Amino acid sequence: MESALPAAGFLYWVGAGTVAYLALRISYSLFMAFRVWGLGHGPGVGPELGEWAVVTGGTDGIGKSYAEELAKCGMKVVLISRSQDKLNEVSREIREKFKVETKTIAADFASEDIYDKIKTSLEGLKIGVLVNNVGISYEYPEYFLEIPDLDNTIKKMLNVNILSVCKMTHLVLPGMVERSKGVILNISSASGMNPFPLLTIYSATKGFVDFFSQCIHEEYKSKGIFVQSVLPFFVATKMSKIRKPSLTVPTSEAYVKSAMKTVGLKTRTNGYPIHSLMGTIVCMLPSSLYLKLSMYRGKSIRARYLKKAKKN
Ligand SMILES: CCCCCCCCCCCCCCCC(=O)CC(=O)SCCNC(=O)CCNC(=O)[C@H](O)C(C)(C)COP(=O)(O)OP(=O)(O)OC[C@H]1O[C@@H](n2cnc3c(N)ncnc32)[C@H](O)[C@@H]1OP(=O)(O)O
Ligand SMILES: NC(=O)C1=CN([C@@H]2O[C@H](COP(=O)(O)OP(=O)(O)OC[C@H]3O[C@@H](n4cnc5c(N)ncnc54)[C@H](OP(=O)(O)O)[C@@H]3O)[C@@H](O)[C@H]2O)C=CC1
Repeated sequence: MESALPAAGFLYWVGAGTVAYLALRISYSLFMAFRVWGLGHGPGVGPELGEWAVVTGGTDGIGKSYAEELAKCGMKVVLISRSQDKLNEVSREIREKFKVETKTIAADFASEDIYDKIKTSLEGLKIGVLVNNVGISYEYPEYFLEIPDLDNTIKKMLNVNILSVCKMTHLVLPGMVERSKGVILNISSASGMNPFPLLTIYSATKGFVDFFSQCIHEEYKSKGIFVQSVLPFFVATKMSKIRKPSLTVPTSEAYVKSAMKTVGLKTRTNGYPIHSLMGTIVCMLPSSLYLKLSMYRGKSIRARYLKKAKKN
């Protein structure tokens, strides 16, 4: 009986410490959310950083919305994606709506031999903002060995999601460092914060983007460079295939408007208030429970997809 008392005291302090730690974390997150989204803050970007912004995958979804928001801030915009027709259409829209100059570069980030062409096209431009947005995912969640055309998928996903971020940073960062200013926004994913089984390669590439961003920020912040890792949950775009926006699934326009408010304030962000709340909850779960839940979620999406595919 007597020996149980010290153990009870110990457990009391462990419990109290845990509650205090969680309360502090939640309060800090709420305070930061209020500071960023409640108090408001200038865009943190503009032509004073360098008159041009470069957006990879800038003709649709999140990339297109970044291109528009940056043009709204008065920046000239370079769009890079595969289809010249889409590039022409989106750059015309941006020129007419925001009265800024635009440039387009048609390139497929699945290939490794595009960077000389991109380098030549960017020569002489003062680039203030780089948005490493281009990314591809799975058609549906799948076990690693069952992924259709696995070898090709591995190569393509690594080239588009990882190599593009490294190579574009290599092309643009030296100019930023020389001028002692610049912002790089790297679009990772909530599935890069925590592993998401059945989207294994995608999730791992996004983890790379998150680590890369944090490291480059730390290396170059003293040179006037701000690097941000953006970690969205679902956004209604062609990639997510979610057509109807909802409370937790914003349109790309709403998402990017919100994420832009965090530039200069947060080096890692879920970008959107509800997504930040989801991120905070997910990060507080024990990792074994999180993995069970995400595997369960992935399996149910996979089953639904395969059932639908069998019917058609
Ligand atoms: C709050 C804390 C709770 C803790 C619990 C933890 C659980 C673990 C959660 C882990 C979170 C990790 C989140 C990962 C986020 C993420 O990956 C972000 C990205 O990077 S998205 C891009 C990469 N991801 C993918 O590619 C995922 C693979 N994609 C898919 O699996 C599918 O595209 C899809 C499931 C999103 C859609 O599937 P499908 O095409 O088969 O469509 P459907 O099933 O027929 O959909 C019917 C209907 O419903 C809409 N819909 C589907 N999912 C959602 C959703 N999550 N929210 C809102 N609406 C959804 C879909 O649009 C269809 O509607 P229609 O109008 O009929 O088109
Ligand atoms: N949507 C979501 O729910 C989430 C998305 N993300 C991330 O956000 C980023 C943007 O996603 P999202 O807006 O949904 O994507 P979309 O599919 O809506 O848009 C993709 C853009 O990239 C271009 N693109 C695609 N493949 C290539 C390629 N191989 N080479 C060059 N350009 C290419 C497309 O143009 P074109 O086809 O003409 O080449 C298009 O402009 C990605 O990195 C994604 O991982 C992260 C979390 C959630």
